[in-house]
Amino acid sequence: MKKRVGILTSGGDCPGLNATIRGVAKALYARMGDNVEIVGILNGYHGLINGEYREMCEDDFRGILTLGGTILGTKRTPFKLMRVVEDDKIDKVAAMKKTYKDAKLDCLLCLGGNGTHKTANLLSQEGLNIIGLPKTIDNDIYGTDVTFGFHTAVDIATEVIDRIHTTAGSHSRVMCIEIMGNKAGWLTLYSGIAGGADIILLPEQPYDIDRVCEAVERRAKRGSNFSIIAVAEGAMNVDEAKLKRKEWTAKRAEAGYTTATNRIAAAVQKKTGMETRVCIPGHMQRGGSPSAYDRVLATQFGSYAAKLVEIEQYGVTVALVNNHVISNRLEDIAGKTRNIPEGCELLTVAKRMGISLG
Ligand SMILES: Nc1ncnc2c1ncn2[C@@H]1O[C@H](COP(=O)(O)OP(=O)(O)O)[C@@H](O)[C@H]1O
Ligand SMILES: O=P(O)(O)OC[C@H]1O[C@](O)(COP(=O)(O)O)[C@@H](O)[C@@H]1O
Ligand SMILES: [Mg+2]
Repeated sequence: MKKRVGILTSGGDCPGLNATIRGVAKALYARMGDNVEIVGILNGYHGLINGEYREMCEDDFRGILTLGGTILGTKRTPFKLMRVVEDDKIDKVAAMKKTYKDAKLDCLLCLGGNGTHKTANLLSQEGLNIIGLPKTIDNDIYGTDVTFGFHTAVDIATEVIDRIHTTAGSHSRVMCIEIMGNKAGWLTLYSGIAGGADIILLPEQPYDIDRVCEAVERRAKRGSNFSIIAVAEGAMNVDEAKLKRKEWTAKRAEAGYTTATNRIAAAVQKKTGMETRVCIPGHMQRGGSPSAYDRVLATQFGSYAAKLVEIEQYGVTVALVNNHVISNRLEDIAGKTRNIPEGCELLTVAKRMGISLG
């Protein structure tokens, strides 16, 4: 029987989205031939709400393995309001169900992060046939050891740290590099270790600025004329950790900071007397071609999702656990974040290496 498969990409883009889309499509065509039709929903849930989609053909999926971004477009649609009818009077859940029906979909594949999986779960509970695929450079999706996009971002952030090293050494400076990751510090931890950062500050491990400065001074005493501090976007100090998110973000805004990085740089310069600079690679970490690792992972995940479509196993999301591709039930993973746990081996490695975690 013919199947119509919808695909959307939602949330922040990342390298490997197109490789995953290609993995799904090629495997579907290979397994089902003319018995499958693929519908591309444009710009994530925004397109699903507004009925923006297009019929895809085999040719659309050629030559996109190495392409960054997403050929379908993506968007962050205000989420907490998903079930709330706002001024535009659109019942978003009803609208999404209508598009699914109008496009005559048999199932819908949602490529995205934590937010995307919440709506994916919601749609599944509303009776749609949904399969999730875990994308994000943050690597913070519950139930999977890794997400596609993460390792490419690690490679990019590591190169940033490498390049900062040579200029830091030449100028005898402290360099603070802000690495993406608002809630989870995986990207900072991995690239910090890979790039040989001296101090790594993570959202999961609130820092004490005095300890950060002590680490810089300790290095200087032992003959290092520079220090590299890898700061996660979501890093916070011990005082902020005692407050609610809303409270400390307001306090920071008042002081003129959005992230902790500039504040750390200013304090380090003042307390240690060492010249300090900030580097923010920002969205570079999400751009460009996926690494070989992510191309393989994307192809594993995509082709597995195609198999799930064929056997009609819905209400699940694809995951990698102990090197095996599996599926988790959407309801078991939606609304959870995979943070760096207290006993994480890489934290122990960092400590053993004398890296300060602040
Ligand atoms: N709490 C939530 N409940 C329901 N849907 C959500 C929620 N958070 C996000 N979404 C939906 O998923 C989309 C992507 O979420 P976002 O957090 O921006 O990216 P990601 O999926 O990468 O985490 C949002 O635009 C919204 O449509
Ligand atoms: O591109 P935006 O909307 O500024 O978002 C930045 C955020 O998106 C990310 O790059 C990826 O997050 P998601 O995977 O949840 O979309 C975060 O690391 C970063 O905090
Ligand atoms: Mg998110």
